Amino acid sequence: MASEALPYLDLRRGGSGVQEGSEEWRDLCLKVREAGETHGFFLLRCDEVPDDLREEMFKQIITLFDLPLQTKMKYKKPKLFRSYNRRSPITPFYEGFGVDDAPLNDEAESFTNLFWPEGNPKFSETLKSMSSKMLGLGLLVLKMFMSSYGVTNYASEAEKFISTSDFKLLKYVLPDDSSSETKVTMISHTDKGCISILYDNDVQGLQMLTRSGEWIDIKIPKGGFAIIVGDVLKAWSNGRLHAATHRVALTGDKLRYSFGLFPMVKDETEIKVPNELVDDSHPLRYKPFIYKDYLNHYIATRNPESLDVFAGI
Ligand SMILES: O=C(O)CCC(=O)C(=O)O
Ligand SMILES: [Fe+2]
Repeated sequence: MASEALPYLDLRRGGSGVQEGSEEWRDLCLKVREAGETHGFFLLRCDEVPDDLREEMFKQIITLFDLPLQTKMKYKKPKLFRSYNRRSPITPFYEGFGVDDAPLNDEAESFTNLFWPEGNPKFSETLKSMSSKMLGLGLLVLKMFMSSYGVTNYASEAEKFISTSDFKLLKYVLPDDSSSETKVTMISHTDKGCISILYDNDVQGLQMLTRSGEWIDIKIPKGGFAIIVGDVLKAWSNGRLHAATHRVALTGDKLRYSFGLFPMVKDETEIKVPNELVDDSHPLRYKPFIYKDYLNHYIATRNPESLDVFAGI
């Protein structure tokens, strides 16, 4: 399968937004659901995030990664996958940060002030503005998934799934001597949250594993985003949505920068399949579980099948 065969949804509406419940809305919901069930992955075009904000975000990301290692190492968080991840023997080809609740003023500012104690409004405003627009997009996509299954309280259910978020900033580097070789720079995985919204600086790297076992390159459209279904949404959907396995593999000497917004439920939230998704042809596949317990299980086992092992019936 070529990546061109992946669904590419156009949510551009000249800023007015598609009206919830309209025929067009229902049609889009079905397309989102079909993409989620078939591939667990789709690309979208939208007009929520202007090009100049995307460019500014990359400018700011580069400034951040260009700081001295000792400064970057100051970012330490108790939560998993948030602290500054330096390049090391375990992750030799990427470094990254995870910012909780970046759309909130205080969070964006305290992240920024750690690196620029005198303040850096351009950085914090760009971080806040980008992450809140992406969170809005996440809410829209989640509502579409949930309404497509006829879940009556889909709007409040979707809100619950974006009650917090992790905004990731990533930089990938290959060693100088490997310019003609392709190297896996982030190992294959499924995302553990509900959905992931990704964008990159147009340096090819993101790959998705198709259902038939083939790795395909994902080219994220300029002005668009890649959307990936994660384990929690798969469980919520009673296994009907597919959590797509993906990785990052690079060739050449160009630096790759990416950023992603990972909306998620709070740690203590119970993930439970809604009644609307269970019937004779779709018997219950997952028992209810607490999100944090699932994460802990995954960390302890690192088993790619951990969702089924932990919560499968
Ligand atoms: O850098 C990318 O494009 C992918 C990042 C990713 O898969 C992740 O952070 O989970
Ligand atoms: Fe991922």
